[in-house]
Amino acid sequence: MSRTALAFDLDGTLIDSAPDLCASLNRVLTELDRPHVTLAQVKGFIGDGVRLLVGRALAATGDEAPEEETVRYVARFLEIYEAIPATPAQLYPGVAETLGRLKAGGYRLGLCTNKPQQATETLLPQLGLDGVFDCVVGGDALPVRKPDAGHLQAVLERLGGTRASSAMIGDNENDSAVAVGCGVPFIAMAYGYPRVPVAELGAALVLERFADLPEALITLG
Ligand SMILES: O=C(O)COP(=O)(O)O
Ligand SMILES: [Mg+2]
Repeated sequence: MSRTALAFDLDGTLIDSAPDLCASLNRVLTELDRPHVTLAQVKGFIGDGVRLLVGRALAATGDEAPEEETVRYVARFLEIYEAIPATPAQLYPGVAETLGRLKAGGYRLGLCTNKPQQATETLLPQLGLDGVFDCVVGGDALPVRKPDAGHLQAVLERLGGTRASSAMIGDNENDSAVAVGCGVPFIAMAYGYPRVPVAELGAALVLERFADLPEALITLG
C-alpha cells in the first residue's frame, strides 16, 4: 500500500448531486420569473463552485445579473439547496462500502470539493459519511479553489500525504488540473460530470465503478 492519502472530489464522484442542484436552481429561477434549466444543462454547470453554477443558470435563461444581485441569488440558492435533505441513495453505487473499506485498511481520506464548506458539512451526515473523512476542504474554505493546485495541496498537507503517497479521485478537468499541479496521480470516475470526454482528462486510470478503487490503487503502485 504505497498510496495512503486519498483526496476525493464530491459532486459527480461520490454523489449524484445534479438533481437537487437542478431543483434548487429552478426554484430560484421561478422566483425570478425565468424559464427552468434542464438536468443535462445543470450537469454541465457543476464543478466550479456555486457562484459559477448560479451565474451559468442565469446566463442560460436570460441576462446575467449584476454582481450584487447574483450574490443575493447565490445566497437564496444555498438556502434552498441546504434545506433539501440528502440521502445515502444519492451516493453512487459502492461508495459507502468502498470508503469504509479504505478507511478500515488504514488510508487517510480527504475531501477536496468546490462545494461551499457549510453545504458540504450539512450534506455529509445526511449521506451517512459522518466521520469518514480526515479532512474536508470546501470551495470557499481557502483563498483558492480547484483548479488551483493550492486547494489539493491543503488537503494533502492535512492528510500528511506526500507526492509519492497520495492520489486524487475525481470526475472533471479541475480534479485533473489539481492532481497535475501537485504531481500526484489522478483517477477519473467515468460516470460523473466532465465537460470533455473522460479519455481526455489525462487520468492515470479511468474507473467505471467506485468499488474498483482499492484494486486500482494497488495497480497504481
Ligand atoms: O461545483 C461545485 O459546487 C462542486 O463541485 P465538485 O464537488 O465536483 O468540486
Ligand atoms: Mg466533481
